Amino acid sequence: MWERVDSIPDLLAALMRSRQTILPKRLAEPGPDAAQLEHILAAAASAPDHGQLLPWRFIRVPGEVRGLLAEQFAAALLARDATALPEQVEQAREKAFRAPCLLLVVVDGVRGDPSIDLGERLLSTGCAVQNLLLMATALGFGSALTSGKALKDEGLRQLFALQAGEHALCFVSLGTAQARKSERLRPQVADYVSHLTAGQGVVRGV
Ligand SMILES: Cc1cc2nc3c(=O)[nH]c(=O)nc-3n(C[C@H](O)[C@H](O)[C@H](O)COP(=O)(O)O)c2cc1C
Repeated sequence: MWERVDSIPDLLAALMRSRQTILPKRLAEPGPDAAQLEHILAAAASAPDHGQLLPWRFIRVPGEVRGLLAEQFAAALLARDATALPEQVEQAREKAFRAPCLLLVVVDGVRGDPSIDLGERLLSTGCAVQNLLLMATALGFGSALTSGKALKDEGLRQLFALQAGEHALCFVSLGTAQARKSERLRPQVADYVSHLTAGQGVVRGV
């Protein structure tokens, strides 16, 4: 999985490139043990955080309570679509049982300094999640982020005891990758960087 590298920048670049989404259905045991999970979660704390609001948190969903989440996924689907077929409801339920380690990512849009808006809080959350994913990758685990309409469901909010102003953003799944796709084509720097000029406005490229 690892290419040979001789410098810290190269090592970091290799680590970042080797992180790829492994769908939760392809994440099997073993997941991270307690010490590894602590290491992974601690990586989140290095995220930039304007005003040190700690606007994000993670809620772990241990294996023994996945059934509660499964029922909530099923209920959320039926609340959205009362005509959902039994197999669709079962599929919604089944999603709760994928991947050995499952975390819900929550952002708080209101706590602390109101001048630090939701966008800034979401950026901090994204940084925390990426740190976590990279540490999981460094430890040899596959990972995935998943979202979906159920995250906005009132029953799910209640299950996780979310406060007013908190948003459930996505789930993080961690486990041992059963299969990997080839590395996807990443965008080139010129695709996403431009620069300001004196006479021609903003021009593409570094
Ligand atoms: C907030 C967030 C939510 C995501 N939710 C899903 C999802 O529900 N299902 C899915 O297949 N991928 C989901 N993804 C993963 C992206 O599809 C994935 O990162 C993208 O395809 C790029 O692939 P890579 O992660 O291998 O680079 C999500 C990514 C983010 C950032």
